[in-house]
Amino acid sequence: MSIDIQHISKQFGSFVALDNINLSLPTGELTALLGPSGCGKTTLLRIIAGMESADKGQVLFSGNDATHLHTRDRNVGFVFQHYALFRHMTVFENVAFGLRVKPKSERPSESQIKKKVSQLLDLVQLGWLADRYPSQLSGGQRQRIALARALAVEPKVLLLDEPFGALDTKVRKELRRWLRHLHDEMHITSVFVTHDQEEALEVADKVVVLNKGKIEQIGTPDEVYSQPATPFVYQFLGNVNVFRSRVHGSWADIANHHEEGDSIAFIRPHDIEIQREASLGALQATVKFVHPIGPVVRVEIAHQSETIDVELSRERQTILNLRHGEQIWFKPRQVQVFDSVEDFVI
Ligand SMILES: Nc1ncnc2c1ncn2[C@@H]1O[C@H](COP(=O)(O)OP(=O)(O)OP(=O)(O)O)[C@@H](O)[C@H]1O
Repeated sequence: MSIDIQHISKQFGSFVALDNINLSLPTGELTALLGPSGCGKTTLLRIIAGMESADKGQVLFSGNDATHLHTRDRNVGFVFQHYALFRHMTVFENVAFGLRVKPKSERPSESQIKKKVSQLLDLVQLGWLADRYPSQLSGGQRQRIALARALAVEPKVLLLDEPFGALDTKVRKELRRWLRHLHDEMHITSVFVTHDQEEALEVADKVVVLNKGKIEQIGTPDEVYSQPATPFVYQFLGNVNVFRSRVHGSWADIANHHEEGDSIAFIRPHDIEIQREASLGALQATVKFVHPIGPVVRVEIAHQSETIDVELSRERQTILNLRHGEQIWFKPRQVQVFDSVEDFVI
């Protein structure tokens, strides 16, 4: 089922939580709503679910106006950050719940319920936990069961609100990969709320970056990371060096930006090249710190009063052998220049 969000606005008192949001979510895609705390992600998800009403605008499901449809008639499944499993029910009964409460005419038979729940537990690879209670599961297992439960009623849309937010980093990483594989098998139109850029880039087909109730950019993970549309997106998606009010002449050439005026240049740490010799466009700097971190080496260099972060591969550092206090030359491989300096602070 496709979802179209048209001119959606929402205020809480005088506070504008969503400001004229327009978004098309094609059938079968996994979309991440990404943005800092308070940007309106959850409010938008709740409006899609029918748990919150918009002040203006429409929500269409497969082209049909669903703006005033009750949640229970929208055919959506939910998974939230805090496990919503029933404590007094076994895993099996939790997953079966949505099927058992269906109106009698639609309710599957006991043997059909049994078969369906077993299939879902196999899908989330937790069939062996069917007789346990939620308190006997790990956090990651509970979220997988919550997902199986959401899928039991065969929703046309799956809405996930920071589903792995309460879990530790390692389990989160495992679960998001697992969710991606599961989505590739099931192809349910899914919307995933997260404030974690790595999570959004790894899991989603499409990323919607929100800031202060507005959409900053919609694109594939590669597009939003490699071609950020605004300074905000650049800063929110990964580390970046910001050079204000001054764009070095040959850097402007690299950025393909020749306009005059107040500009800011954005350069990712891994897009800076360090050299031992001067060359066209390279600036001189002093090495301040060299920190090997896993497969990369983070280097801090100082140019005049600016500190610049650089990321090198271990191989490159083996060749350069940078040491504290040395003079080196640096230049960007890729620069993005924005004219407008307004509204760029997160
Ligand atoms: N029922 C409400 N009454 C008043 N203000 C609200 C209400 N719900 C949300 N807000 C405000 O609207 C803004 C957007 O909230 P929302 O929960 O959508 O943000 P979010 O991007 O999901 O943030 P987080 O990642 O922290 O959950 C916040 O400033 C929040 O305080």
